Amino acid sequence: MTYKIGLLGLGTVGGGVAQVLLDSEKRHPLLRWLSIAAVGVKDVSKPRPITLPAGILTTDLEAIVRHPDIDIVVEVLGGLEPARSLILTAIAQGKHIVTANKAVIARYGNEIFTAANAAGVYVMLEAAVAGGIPVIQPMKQSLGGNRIHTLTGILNGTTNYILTRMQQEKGEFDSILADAQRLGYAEADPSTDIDGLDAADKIAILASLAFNGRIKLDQVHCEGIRGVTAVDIAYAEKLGFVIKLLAIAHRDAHRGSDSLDVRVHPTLVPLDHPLAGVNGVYNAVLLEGEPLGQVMFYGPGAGAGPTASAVVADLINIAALLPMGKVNHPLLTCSHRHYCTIAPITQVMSRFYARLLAQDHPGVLGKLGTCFGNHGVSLESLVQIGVKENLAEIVVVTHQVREGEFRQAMKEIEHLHGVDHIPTVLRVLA
Ligand SMILES: NC(=O)C1=CN([C@@H]2O[C@H](COP(=O)(O)OP(=O)(O)OC[C@H]3O[C@@H](n4cnc5c(N)ncnc54)[C@H](OP(=O)(O)O)[C@@H]3O)[C@@H](O)[C@H]2O)C=CC1
Ligand SMILES: N[C@@H](CC=O)C(=O)O
Ligand code: NA
Repeated sequence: MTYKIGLLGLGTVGGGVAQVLLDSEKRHPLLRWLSIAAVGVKDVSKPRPITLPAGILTTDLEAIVRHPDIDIVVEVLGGLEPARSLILTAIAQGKHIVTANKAVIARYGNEIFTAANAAGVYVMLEAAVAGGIPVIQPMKQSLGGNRIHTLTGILNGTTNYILTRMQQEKGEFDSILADAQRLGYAEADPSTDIDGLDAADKIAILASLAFNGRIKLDQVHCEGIRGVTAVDIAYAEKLGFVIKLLAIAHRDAHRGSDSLDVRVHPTLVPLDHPLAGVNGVYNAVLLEGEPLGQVMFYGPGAGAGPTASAVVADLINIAALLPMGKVNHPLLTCSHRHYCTIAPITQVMSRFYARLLAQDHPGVLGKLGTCFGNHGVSLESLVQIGVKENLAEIVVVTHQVREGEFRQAMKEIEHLHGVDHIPTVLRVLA
């Protein structure tokens, strides 16, 4: 028995997938049921580090998704179009889908899963979030008995690689980013990684699974790492923190009803927190729920091999079910109908770190303390760290406060006599 795969894309991920499928010995026995029937690329004349069976490389991707012999389409093209249309056409033709494309799923998941459920096919996406780390299937299956309240992830390998190297080597942002691109971690447009959009897509997908509802991507608050400086990394370290780009989804019982906050932002993480030691291109997802407590998934979040591992796992899951014909297996399908309610960022409780530059005059620290107090912002520490160009450099760390109240205080402080400017405001993991 053989099931035929149409592979769309033979880049970093597609190349890795083909490598594993063409060398199935000593892997899962179900892999012997799978063979690559066609591979779609942009340019067939491009040199490839992999030797494919003759005649299967093509630029006609539409023909692959419509071919009657193909059972499963693996979409590893990236980008929104033609990926979305090809996935929808393949579904309409009764083909199962495996994709690594978080951008398409986070934006068009509603359309794609609705079409897949109607057609009785599966859309599998383990590779789309945290690359090689098994997190989608564990959330769908092994953790089903839990009521999850918080998901905290380092979900973007490129930014974690950049922040780790900035921390460890005091290196420059641009040259480290170029290394990440050369190593195949970064997206084609690096701003997708750097500005937090890739992590936002991924946390939207995870939040949807954790909280059983769809997430509107434009309600995910998203800040990237362009504003993180070596100065702040050094101060954070002195205060006992490391700076990470965190993706957080949280159900706050105190805020009432079923309101979630879903956000991506650079965050000061205490050095003894399990996510503080997640370095380089590694990703991690910390899940907290009842009755399990905490569980952390850790591993390689990007790169050819790890991502191929996740794609092939999905293929095995589908291959195991194919002999049963068209069934909507409840552990593999997505049946969410409603959209989750997402709280605006001003309602979210956080701790904050702020770095200010002010005139080095007596009374400035006192004025700052009073202003924070007037807005109900309780301070953990307020210290003058040094003097820079005749200005006092002051670092503030707050206790938990509603973001809207903190922002009001900062607006007033910005206009206080003696305050020059506020170069950095970051959140601190509670
Ligand atoms: N790289 C990584 O570590 C990870 C990537 N992903 C996701 O996997 C997907 C693929 O990423 P990656 O492998 O890095 O991307 P690459 O850019 O390395 O590869 C893309 C492949 O798709 C082909 N392709 C792209 N557009 C078209 C088109 N319009 N028509 C025909 N072929 C096309 C390219 O053809 P050609 O070779 O001829 O140029 C290439 O083979 C993305 O969705 C990405 O987000 C997920 C997890 C990790
Ligand atoms: N660009 C992404 C690749 C995987 O999704 C990352 O850096 O994590
Ligand atoms: Na994964």
